[in-house]
Amino acid sequence: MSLDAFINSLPKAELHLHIEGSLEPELMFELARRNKVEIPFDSVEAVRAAYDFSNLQDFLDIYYAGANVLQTEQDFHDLAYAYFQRAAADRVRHAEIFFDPQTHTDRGIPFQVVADGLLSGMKAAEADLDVSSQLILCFLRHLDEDAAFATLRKAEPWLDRIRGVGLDSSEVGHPPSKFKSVFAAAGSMGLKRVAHAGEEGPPEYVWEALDLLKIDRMDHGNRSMEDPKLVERLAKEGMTLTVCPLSNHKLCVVDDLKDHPVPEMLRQGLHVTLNSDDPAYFGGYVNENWRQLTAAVGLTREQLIGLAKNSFEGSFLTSAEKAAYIDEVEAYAAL
Ligand SMILES: Nc1ncnc2[nH]cnc12
Ligand SMILES: [Zn+2]
Repeated sequence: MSLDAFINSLPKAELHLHIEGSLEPELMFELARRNKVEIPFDSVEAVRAAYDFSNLQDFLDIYYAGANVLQTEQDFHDLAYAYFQRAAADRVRHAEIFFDPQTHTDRGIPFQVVADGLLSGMKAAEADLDVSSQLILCFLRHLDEDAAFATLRKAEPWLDRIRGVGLDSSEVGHPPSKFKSVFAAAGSMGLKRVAHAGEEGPPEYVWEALDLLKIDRMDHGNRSMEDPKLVERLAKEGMTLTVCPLSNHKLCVVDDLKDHPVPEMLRQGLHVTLNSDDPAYFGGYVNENWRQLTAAVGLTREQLIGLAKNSFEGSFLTSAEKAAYIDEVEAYAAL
């Protein structure tokens, strides 16, 4: 069996996926029509042509504009369900998905519309497609900590259905320290904590995410590789990194996929997982990330099996659930 074919059916989890980043141009047009929202593009092709980014901010400007078409609970349901159909086709068995409530509440969409729509899409996907999932609420780091606290308060009635909090949006100039208190509050409510760190920001931001935000998992983490003491700590603590190869290439975090740090991360004992980040914008869902990275850097079958196991180990599932999924990986690898 070719490595591509092996990847395609390998059971895996996806741990770094912004649901708003799975909005395909076709669905964007359909929702714009359904909700009578203007979008600054004439065609699906024109939207795709605009996806040429030089950095994270370039992308975020387009990504936040695209989210304007999302208006109703049904829209959020459809968005989530469409992602899970793609994920199931990539043999994703479990996904922990981010959402950015402030992107919606700040333009007048109630938190309830967003959360209930996503949760209903997740429930339908579990029933129809046999993909389990959990929801992670991300705070937008370009906004202030008071706004993050207000969002956490809005989320209170849903906290039994939200697994954790995250931190995303423009990294440089918005260090983790800005959100120390709200992450402490989220932790005391029993929520898991994750944060984007070291995507564009320096290793100091990764240290802050560990020491001040007390994260359970790290999103990206690429620039940790510049600091040997940090790498040693991440390896010793068994910290899972949710790495996103095509995102890194599209946002110029790496110039060439051949130079991607995943092989070096694995050599240094880091718990790497491979994910798609914003697949509608970056040219591929999770298997495309696995395949293109494998072709570019030469990952072996054994490494791919390890990455699949890492994806379940690094999830927020129970130990029994993790073990059941890892058994699926082993059964598949033994075929
Ligand atoms: N790659 C990324 N980095 C930071 N914020 C994001 N929001 C959506 N995708 C993101
Ligand atoms: Zn991300």
